[in-house]
Amino acid sequence: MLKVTCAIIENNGKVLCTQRSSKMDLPNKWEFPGGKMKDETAEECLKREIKEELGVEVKILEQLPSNEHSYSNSKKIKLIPFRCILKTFEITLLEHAQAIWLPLEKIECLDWAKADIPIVKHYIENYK
Ligand SMILES: Nc1nc2c([nH]c(=O)n2[C@H]2C[C@H](O)[C@@H](COP(=O)(O)OP(=O)(O)OP(=O)(O)O)O2)c(=O)[nH]1
Repeated sequence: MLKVTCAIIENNGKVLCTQRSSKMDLPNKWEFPGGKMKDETAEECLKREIKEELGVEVKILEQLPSNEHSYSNSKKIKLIPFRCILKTFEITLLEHAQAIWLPLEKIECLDWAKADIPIVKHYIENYK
């Protein structure tokens, strides 16, 4: 199973939501920024991916419950979310189609990647 970390980045009561580009797999789906774990800890992976994708540094607040999802027999992922805040603030979109800051009550309206849906629900229920 592929381990994938992702960042729920909070700022002023809003959360950063990013849309995958039409050229990535799961094209145009919304996700939390992050990516596949290499030979590193989940925390190292998250910080590396956020720097690569958004050009910013994050501080991790806490790890939230992971979600396992099978997109197909050959593609199973374990998505590991972390609540974060920004340490540097100038976001540059290096891979995503777009990024938006949304208040909690609006994030459920987006067309999320399937693996994210239980994570979004858990987050809304516990942090509203
Ligand atoms: N980053 C991220 N990936 C997610 C989320 N939800 C979800 O199903 N995925 C899937 C999409 C991809 O199949 C996989 C992560 O791949 P990725 O393309 O973001 O990872 P990466 O940056 O390491 O990719 P690569 O281009 O180096 O292969 O997990 C999410 O919230 N964030």
